[in-house]
Amino acid sequence: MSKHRAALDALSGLTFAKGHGTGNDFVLIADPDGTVALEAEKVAALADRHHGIGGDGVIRAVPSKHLAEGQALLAEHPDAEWFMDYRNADGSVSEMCGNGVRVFVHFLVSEQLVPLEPGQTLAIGTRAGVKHVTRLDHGYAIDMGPWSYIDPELAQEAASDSVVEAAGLQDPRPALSISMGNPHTVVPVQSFEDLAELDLTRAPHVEPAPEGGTNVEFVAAFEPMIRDGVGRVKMRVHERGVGETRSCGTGACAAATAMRAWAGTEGCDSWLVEVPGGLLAVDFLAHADGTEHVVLAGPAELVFRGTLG
Ligand SMILES: N[C@@H](CCC[C@H](N)C(=O)O)C(=O)O
Repeated sequence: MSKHRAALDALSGLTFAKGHGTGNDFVLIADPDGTVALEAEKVAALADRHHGIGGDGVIRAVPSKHLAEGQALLAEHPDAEWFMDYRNADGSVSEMCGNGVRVFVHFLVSEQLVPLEPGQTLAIGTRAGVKHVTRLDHGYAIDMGPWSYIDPELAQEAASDSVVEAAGLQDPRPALSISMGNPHTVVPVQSFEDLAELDLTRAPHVEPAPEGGTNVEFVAAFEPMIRDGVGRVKMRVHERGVGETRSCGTGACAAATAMRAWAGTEGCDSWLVEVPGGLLAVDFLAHADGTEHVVLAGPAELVFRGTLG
């Protein structure tokens, strides 16, 4: 009997969909009545690639009114009716998932839980606050809200706040930690060859690491980095609570933010981030309140549906 049998048996009869955004894949569950309890063992069982369905994370679509975090958001944003309850593959909770948001909204639309035509925008609840998601002709764009340095004092002059060691990385490298609602540590490497040589089967070591752990993005620039006003980088990522993934949306936002700061290219507001699973677009928009919002755009696909049993 597999180690996850009991956890999967407890979910017998539950319907699910499997979806991905640039290869970052998720098990999606619709829970309109707020009755599905997702304990860590159940999430780990669903996400297990050999003994379960398999995925980098599990997403429960639940009306905001059924969660304490959701109710708190509804007071100010009554339109954020649906909440993305996101869990990493190991069962841990994360505040945010950029690829997950696109796949989550695509799931809501496909399940006919919300109507959303191309060009229309939907407010959704997340643990990192309300996000506005616009349906595009092909994919979705999310206003991720403002980015910030995790340690503004250490990151002074946008240089570095930590040092990262990883298997396959020749020397420890300086890195910069950025919050996109969830934590990221961005490590610049010299070339695409350096990127390819990394062994991310083991977690990189970040010193000092942000409290609660971090997602680590390794980034190399195309040559030239900026072409026709667009910044271009390649990225690999080791995600907190998961391992190496084919893509990370919030990681792409953090990577573009750090590269833009290091290169002193604040004028360059459009970036393309190539990840092993595809391409993500990251744009920076100045807001009247003085903050800078990050907009992430990319595809979302559902690939199959099933019933646990
Ligand atoms: N893949 C996601 C990020 C998922 C959460 C992350 N592992 C964390 O623990 O913060 C994305 O697309 O942003």
